[in-house]
Amino acid sequence: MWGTEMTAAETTAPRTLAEKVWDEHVVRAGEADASGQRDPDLIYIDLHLVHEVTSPQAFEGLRLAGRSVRRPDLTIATEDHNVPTVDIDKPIADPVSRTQVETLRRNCEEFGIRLHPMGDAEQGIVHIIGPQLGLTQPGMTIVCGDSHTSTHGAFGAIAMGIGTSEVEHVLATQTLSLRPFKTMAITVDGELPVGVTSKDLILAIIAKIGTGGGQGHVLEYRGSAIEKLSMEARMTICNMSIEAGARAGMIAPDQTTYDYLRGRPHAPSGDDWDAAVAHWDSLRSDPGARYDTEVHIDASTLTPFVTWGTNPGQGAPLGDTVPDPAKISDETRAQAAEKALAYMDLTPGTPLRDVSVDAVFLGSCTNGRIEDLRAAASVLEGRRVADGVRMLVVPGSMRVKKQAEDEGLDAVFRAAGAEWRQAGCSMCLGMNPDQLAPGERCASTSNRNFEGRQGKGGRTHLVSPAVAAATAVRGRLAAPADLAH
Ligand SMILES: CC(C)[C@H](C(=O)O)[C@@H](O)C(=O)O
Ligand code: SF4
Repeated sequence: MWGTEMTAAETTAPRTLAEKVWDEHVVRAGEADASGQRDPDLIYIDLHLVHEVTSPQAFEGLRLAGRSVRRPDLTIATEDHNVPTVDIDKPIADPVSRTQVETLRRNCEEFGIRLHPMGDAEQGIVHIIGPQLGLTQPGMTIVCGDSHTSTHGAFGAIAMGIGTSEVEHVLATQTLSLRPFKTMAITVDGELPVGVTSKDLILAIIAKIGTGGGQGHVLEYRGSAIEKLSMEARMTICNMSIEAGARAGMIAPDQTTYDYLRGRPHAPSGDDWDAAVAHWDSLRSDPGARYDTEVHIDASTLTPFVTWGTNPGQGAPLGDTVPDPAKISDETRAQAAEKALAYMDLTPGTPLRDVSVDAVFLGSCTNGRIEDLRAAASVLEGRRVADGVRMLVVPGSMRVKKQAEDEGLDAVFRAAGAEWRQAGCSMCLGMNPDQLAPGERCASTSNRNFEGRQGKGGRTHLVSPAVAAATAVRGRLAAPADLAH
């Protein structure tokens, strides 16, 4: 059973992937009181990722208590949210952003934490650099003061976002007090049709289970369609688990995982590699393991998916029309849809393909990896971004940027009329200069379409990189198949 002290018989009971990883990290199991209510378990943390937004008070707390960082060697920091993506050799103009970044630099220096600052070859969005450096590995517990930490679950790790007081706790002790999560299996079988990507799949999953559907659960994505996905695609899916309200998302490690990790700077090597793989091979849900909730999806029924509303669950196939709130039977959902459509300035019944955009954003920890840039570049090659549309291409890390440039993708984007930027969170959220103007509409490969997310009054449609590129060319929401050859 999950997280409890086990008898010999119980250790052989079938367990899920999440339960196995959890059990391996219990420092002290919570004790049950007379009513059966259990205290939280104390869980060991293998990797702690840090960025400028959620760390200042945590470091301040350590300072006030006279504490040091327990395991600086398991802690790594990067600058991502507040950094500009042009003129990065100049001081940051915005005083709030500048203070955040300078504070992180001072804290990392004082507490002896490795930091990848703006311009560094390994700098980038926190959820892109962990996997890229081989720091993210199967079977680990990974935390960061950032909700999209769920990304790292694509490697078979328990990876979750934590609040700033928990950041302080992990800095000080390398542990966290946690109550076990519920488990949900999302089994995706069948073939994804051509042109349908992991982004479409996760948007469809969230539309199906709802933004609260995963609450209290760790989601395990499994099934033949998941097994066929690349690591990049798996990360896109796990990244958005949080948008379904889940605590974390996971995918069991397999050969695809090992091929991605092998040779990366922090991946084990030599005999250690073989020993690690032998262990990682055990990190699969046992046959007969029980989940609290089960969801099944047939991948072959999916099409490109876009959001029309102001939460990631308000999405529909690109071929649909803007929904009519009057036809939504659930009162709460109908009201939410009505409010969203007013904000989005959309009329029920309008074909989604008729919705025109002012901007296209390709990037973020959801879709700012090399495969995402390749997918978009293959659509933009030999084509032009539509007149009046601004397209921003922002690699998720400096390493992704370099790889893209080595492959000539930057030239494709520039020739098409898109802007090629430095690495960072950029237009995913309005914490840096890359923002929408009020009323502007954007097709964005990021993960949140909340009101004002990309700038005050901005309107966001979440899409895949392929749909983003086709939309840039057509000036209206589109899939590559809609473009004339
Ligand atoms: C700033 C940070 C705390 C936030 C998060 O936790 O996710 C951000 O990364 C986001 O995507 O909204
Ligand atoms: S890219 Fe967006 S979602 Fe990801 S960490 Fe940055 S702000 Fe959060």
